[in-house]
Formats: sequence, structure tokens, C-alpha cells
Amino acid sequence: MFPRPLLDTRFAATRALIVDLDGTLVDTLGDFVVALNGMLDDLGLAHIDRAFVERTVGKGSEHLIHQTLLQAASKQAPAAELFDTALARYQHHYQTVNGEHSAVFPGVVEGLQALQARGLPMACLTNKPTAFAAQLLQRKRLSGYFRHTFGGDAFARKKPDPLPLLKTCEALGTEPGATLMIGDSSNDAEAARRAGCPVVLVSYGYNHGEPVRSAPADAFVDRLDELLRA
Ligand SMILES: O=C(O)COP(=O)(O)O
Ligand SMILES: [Mg+2]
Repeated sequence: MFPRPLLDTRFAATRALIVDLDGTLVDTLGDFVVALNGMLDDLGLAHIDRAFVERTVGKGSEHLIHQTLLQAASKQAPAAELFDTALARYQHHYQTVNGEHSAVFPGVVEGLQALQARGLPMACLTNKPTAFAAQLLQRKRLSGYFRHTFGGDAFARKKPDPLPLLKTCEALGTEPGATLMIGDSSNDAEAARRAGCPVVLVSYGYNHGEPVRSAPADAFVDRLDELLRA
């Protein structure tokens, strides 16, 4: 007997998918490092490295800037004005480099093509600001796969709150139980659990410095196209 793909067995009820962006579709650590260090140069502060971004990214821009300033100012809480200036400088640099130091993960295009060929509607749901997410998907030629793109500023709360997933299910027109979340972190898994969506995590992304297999997911894959391969 031949083994059948995950999508036809454990996740056979799937009618639509919600896919995370950073760490799931695109390896964006390079963009974050360059944008944050551009911001730190403007502020006259010391640089951060890739490992710092890897364990800090995934909770939206504000969290990332806050943690960066804490680290640069040796753990002293940054003044509110410094935060505002930093956020503005970060946004300027990010928008300039968005996609230049990033790469689509292996298996992503193959996976998205196969999912689209099955007629499954997909939405991209990230904690990245919507404008940056849309620009990145465009630059990486991934926008055509998604019916909707929602960022961390699209709804009143961000993942791991279930609200963004519930709103995205509404936009896709599917019940949470039939809407499969694909992500790379405990943030995605927790949000999905609380929304009632099944969730698969990729093994290669960024999980807040923790082993991804400790996150509450229904399954793990090493490539997105593994979902459809026997
Ligand atoms: O924190 C961010 O900016 C983005 O993270 P996400 O795409 O993994 O949700
Ligand atoms: Mg992610």
C-alpha cells in the first residue's frame, strides 16, 4: 500500500488555507538585520546580529523594535520618544530593503502551486505590517497564490490571539475546522488552536529561540510541498 499525502489523510477536511509569511514562506532574517542595523546607525547605537533577530521576530514590528532598543541600551527601558524615532527610521529602512536580503524557502512555490491546482483558496496572515507583506509577496512573485493578505495591523489584535485567524476564516468563507493554518512558530500554533483551526508547522523557521517541535501543532513538515506528497 502506498502512503497518502497528509492533505488527503489527517487534513482531508481542508477547504482553505491560512499561511504565515516570515519563516514559513520567505527567509527574511537578512532584511530584518539590515533594516534594524540601519535604524541603529541612525540612532548611534550598536548593531544586532542574525541570531538576535531569529529569536525575536514573529511578534510584529513594535515588539522587535522594543527588544532591539532594550538590547542596544543594555536592558534599560527606552524612552517613549526614542521608540517613536526608532520605529520611523526602521520603517524607512525596511521599506527600502524589503525582499533584497530574503529568499523563498525550498518547496514553497511547488507547494503553493499544488494547493492552488486543487482549487483551495489561500490567505497570507502575518504579524508583519500589511503594506510590507504585500510588497514582499509581490517582489517574490508569490502574490498570485493568495486571495487575501492580512498583516499585524489589519485587526485589533495580533497572533497568538485567535482574532486574526477567525477574521481570515470569515474572509475566506470557511469554518475554522476546515481551514488549515501553516506556520513556523508557537505563535501560529497557539492562535490556530484557540481559533479552532488545525495547524501544521514547518520545521525550518523561527520559533522565538525554542525548538519548534515543542509548539502545539497537529503535524510538522520539512517543506511546504510535503503536505501533498506521499
Ligand atoms: O513579526 C513579524 O514582523 C512577522 O512575523 P510572521 O510573518 O511570522 O507573523
Ligand atoms: Mg512566522
